[in-house]
Amino acid sequence: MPFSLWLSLAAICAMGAMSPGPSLALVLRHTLGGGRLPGVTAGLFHALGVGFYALLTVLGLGALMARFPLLFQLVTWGGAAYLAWLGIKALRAGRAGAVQAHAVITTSPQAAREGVLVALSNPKLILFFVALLSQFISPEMSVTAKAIIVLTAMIIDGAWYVLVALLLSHSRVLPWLQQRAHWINRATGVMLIALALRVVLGPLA
Ligand SMILES: NC(=[NH2+])NCCC[C@H](N)C(=O)O
Repeated sequence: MPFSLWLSLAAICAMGAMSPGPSLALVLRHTLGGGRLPGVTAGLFHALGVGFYALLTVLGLGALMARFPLLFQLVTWGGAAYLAWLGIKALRAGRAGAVQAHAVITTSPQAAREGVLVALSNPKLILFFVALLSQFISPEMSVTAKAIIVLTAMIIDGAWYVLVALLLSHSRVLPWLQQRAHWINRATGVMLIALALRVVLGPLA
């Protein structure tokens, strides 16, 4: 793969990773609820889910989805249901109020599990791979080039969310955020439910 092509791939992956959405909400929630380790764990396991989709994409997910639109629908609806459920959980945690917001403790195994699940169910991610990443792939591409694509997507996503978790868990930032945890929970709850509704109600243009 020519370096210039890789650069545009990396830029697109970085933009996808940095755009706010359910994945950012996930890392934020686990950092707030558990601190640095669960936050970083969520970011790393989320990257595994990203890698899984990237792998499917280089193996021809785009063509598969185009051939079986119903499958695509089912995957995105399943994902939407999961995001809506996470949104409801966030809203209910928010109602507990400022003081008890700290009590919403998450552990690293929980963060790991949700990291993978959010990556797999995030409709933004599915769309990203089917619509954007698949354009970098041609059937006659070498295995090395395909591996580079998968690793690039995975490493950029992982690095971004680990950075986010590290910054958010900084001793100056974390207490400030935790005091506002009820607002953050409410905002992420509304955002997750809105995204889920949007997936169910219409095409994600
Ligand atoms: N390369 C990607 N598109 N990564 C997925 C990240 C999704 C998006 N940043 C979110 O928080 O929902």
